[in-house]
Amino acid sequence: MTAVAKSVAAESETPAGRLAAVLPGIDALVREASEAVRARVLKNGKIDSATFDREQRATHGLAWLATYRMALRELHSWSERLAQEGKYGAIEEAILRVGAAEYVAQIIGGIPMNQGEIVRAADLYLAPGRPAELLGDAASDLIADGGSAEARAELADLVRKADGRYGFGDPALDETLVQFRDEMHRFAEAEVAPYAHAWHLANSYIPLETIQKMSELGVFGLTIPEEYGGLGLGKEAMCVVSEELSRAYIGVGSLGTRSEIAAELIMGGGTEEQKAHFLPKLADGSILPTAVFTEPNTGSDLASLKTRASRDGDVYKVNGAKTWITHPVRADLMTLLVRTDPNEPGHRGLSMLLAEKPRGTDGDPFPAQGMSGGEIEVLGYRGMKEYEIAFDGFEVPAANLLGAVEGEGFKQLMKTFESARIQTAARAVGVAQSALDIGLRYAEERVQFKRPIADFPRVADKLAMMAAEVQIARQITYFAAREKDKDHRCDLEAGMAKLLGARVAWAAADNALQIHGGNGFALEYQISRVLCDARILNIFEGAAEIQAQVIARRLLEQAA
Ligand SMILES: Cc1cc2nc3c(=O)[nH]c(=O)nc-3n(C[C@H](O)[C@H](O)[C@H](O)COP(=O)(O)OP(=O)(O)OC[C@H]3O[C@@H](n4cnc5c(N)ncnc54)[C@H](O)[C@@H]3O)c2cc1C
Repeated sequence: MTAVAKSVAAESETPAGRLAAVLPGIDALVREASEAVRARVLKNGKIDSATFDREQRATHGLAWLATYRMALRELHSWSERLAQEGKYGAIEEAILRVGAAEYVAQIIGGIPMNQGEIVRAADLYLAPGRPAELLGDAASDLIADGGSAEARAELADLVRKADGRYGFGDPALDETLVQFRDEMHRFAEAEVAPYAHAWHLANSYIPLETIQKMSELGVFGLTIPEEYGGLGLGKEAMCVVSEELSRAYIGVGSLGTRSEIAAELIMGGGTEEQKAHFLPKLADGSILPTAVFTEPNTGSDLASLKTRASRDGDVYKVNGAKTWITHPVRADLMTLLVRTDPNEPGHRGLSMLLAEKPRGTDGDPFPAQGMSGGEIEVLGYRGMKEYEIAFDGFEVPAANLLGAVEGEGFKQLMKTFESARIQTAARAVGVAQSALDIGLRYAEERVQFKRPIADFPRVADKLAMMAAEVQIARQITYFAAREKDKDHRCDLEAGMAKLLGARVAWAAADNALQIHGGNGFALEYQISRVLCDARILNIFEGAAEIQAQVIARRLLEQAA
């Protein structure tokens, strides 16, 4: 055997080598599935919307399949980057081994879009045995190795022995981001984690002092350019921060989301005056924003919203109803999506207002003329409070029309979707990591049949799979962020990261609660909060079905 042949053979005997050997087969499968699904939904070379909707099982299944491809590619690329830096150790290899085997096995046997909807080859208009055929022996070898009880036990064992302070497995961040993460971790451990559960149980606000400390750390100005008072960092930094904060409490990790959306809106669509006025105050946290888009009859189909803003001299008068608005009482600025042109029922009639408002209190939530509202009690995602809001002649100066141009509101908002989804994916990774942290701790402490329950394979397997999936979700989130930082179009990557991250967070929370047995059902235990918090991730920032719909359309358009 030549030296090259020997090294190829040796490489293919490692988990990373086995994964590399499967990737071309997955590419071929995605190609074939795309063609099969495309053949169903195209009419005269274009996507037929009615058929596209009718075929959601196939189109959304394709979106999930392509998401798995990206996940596996990124898992492999992560291992290569770590190996180059000499950081690819036993736990990283075990994560790749177990995670890759499970995801490839699901590609062959059925991908769970959620607990009840499994996408199989026939759903994609492929013969039932086709995925296995295309993935071939490489996949069988990978699954036989990483799908074994021994592989899962090894990973669980490594997780149990690891420090775990910064999660399990090196995330492959550069030095600056590592320092940033450590700083956020220290803050979150000291100022957030010890209090989060009490805030949740009391349905109380995250204290303003905590928000002030976040401002001092630069959390709100993270990605705002330095010329406007921010830190001018990239989206990967935003992910690291969002993840660490959400790991302590999703509410705290989500405070930054509103500032991120508002800043992106203003940076992308604002006039120079609007940028100069709002961005420095958003960056230093002196302005807290809230995103006001959803209406009682308009959620996913945002382009059809009805809240009306009519120009009257120097002001817009706003009339209509909004709902599900997070943190509006203590907010100073609403990014308010309204219809300025009633003759345009679709997205072209929408505009974005930068509507300032006074801060309120629980007793007097909206001390502004023409604005009233009531709290919506929620399962989780507390700490900021959700409200429905009625506008009745509420006035916004015409100068606060974003970009000083009507009819652009929906497009301006769409430009922020990539960042918002990446940030939400990072929140999901943080929540999933916290479920693993809490589940692991309990599994070590709880003794049944004279042993810590972590000793039993059905408990250890849950921990192993959580560790693998959290890392997979983290890696595709960072990948989407890096693409954004390179100024590449990344709506697909961002959507996929959010889609997978939300499912992973929910599965991790559910499994960590299961590890708690009856105690998991007690409000007193943290995992009960994490379960409720995890549930929201599949609903907002594009519900899972909408995310899959958007990804599928892009994939099929690309292929068309
Ligand atoms: C805790 C919380 C906080 C929120 N914060 C904010 C906020 O700060 N600002 C704001 O503006 N909004 C906020 N929202 C609203 C959120 O963005 C919406 O709930 C979300 O967009 C979904 O809209 P909807 O609830 O009206 O559901 P609907 O659009 O009615 O959807 C209901 C279900 O039908 C599915 N569905 C809908 N259309 C399709 C389709 N074409 N194909 C397949 N399935 C479909 C959805 O995926 C979903 O499962 C928040 C919501 C919650 C619960």
